[in-house]
Amino acid sequence: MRIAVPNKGRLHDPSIDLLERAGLHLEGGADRKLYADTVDPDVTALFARAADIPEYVADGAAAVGITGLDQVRESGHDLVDLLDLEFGRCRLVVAAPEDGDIETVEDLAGGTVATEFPRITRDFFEERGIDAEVVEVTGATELTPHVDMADAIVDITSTGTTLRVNRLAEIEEVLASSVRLFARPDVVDDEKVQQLVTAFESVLAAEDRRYLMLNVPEDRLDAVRDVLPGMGGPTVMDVAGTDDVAVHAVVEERAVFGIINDLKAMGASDILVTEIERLVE
Ligand SMILES: Nc1ncnc2c1ncn2[C@@H]1O[C@H](COP(=O)(O)OP(=O)(O)OP(=O)(O)O)[C@@H](O)[C@H]1O
Ligand SMILES: O=P(O)(O)OC[C@H]1O[C@H](OP(=O)(O)OP(=O)(O)O)[C@H](O)[C@@H]1O
Ligand SMILES: [Mg+2]
Repeated sequence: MRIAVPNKGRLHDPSIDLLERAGLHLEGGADRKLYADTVDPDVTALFARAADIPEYVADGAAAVGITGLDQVRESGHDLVDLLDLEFGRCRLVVAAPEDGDIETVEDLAGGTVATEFPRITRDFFEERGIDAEVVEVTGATELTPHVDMADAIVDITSTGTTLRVNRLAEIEEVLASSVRLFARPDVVDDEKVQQLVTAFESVLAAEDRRYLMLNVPEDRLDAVRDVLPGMGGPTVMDVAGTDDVAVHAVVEERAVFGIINDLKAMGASDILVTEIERLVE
């Protein structure tokens, strides 16, 4: 099975990192290559531009691909969104000059909109029944309203800095995007594809959990159980030669601070918190 992976840009490093953490180590690294074998003899990585990945998958050059939802929507290809990989979060928005006349998308009837995403933009205005002309550009979209090329733009925003710096105000959201694992519909049930989904899911599930270990007098165990719901409850083991038990549990990362305070108050000792690499539920 071939998996298409962004070859450069902001999506490259987090994609490689995810493959590595999922245990699909790339043989010989990912630098400046078109292909790389992985530790799994049945899985090869193919490197392509984020914008081209939907095409590679739809054409059969790869079975699955890692890229932004915006890129798949813009391609028009009918791919299955298998898993949100939780990076590359951004929004496609309509934006217009802060001090101009355009305050709603309806104000763009008869106007011009510049974008790197012409398909998504056309679909958006068509659905809203607004007749706006769409001008395709390949970069520096934010400049176009200031040089009379367009009345508004449809572009990516994340922190909002680029819009602000260019004195543009968001008018409406067109699409919320993040990076996903996409597949061609005919390969969705393939065993390898499902194994890949499980491997990625296990990395994502581990990210916001921690493994907690502690010792506590056995007579406090019920109280400890109350603060450690865990996955199917904590694992409890005798500590030889003492009245203590050792308790191990998987907990939400954001709950760790509070749980440690509770456990200390219950007389727990030797509390250890460690990261989890992967968690297959
Ligand atoms: N500011 C951002 N924050 C989060 N995600 C973003 C941002 N800009 C773009 N993305 C996501 O990353 C994808 C690829 O964008 P990026 O600009 O990194 O790729 P590129 O066009 O291949 O690289 P380059 O711009 O260097 O040519 C976009 O389609 C979108 O899904
Ligand atoms: O809301 P912000 O956090 O400012 O992010 C939005 C900007 O990020 C992207 O540009 P990128 O950094 O990829 O540069 P590029 O225009 O060269 O692709 C996008 O095209 C926006 O211009
Ligand atoms: Mg870019």
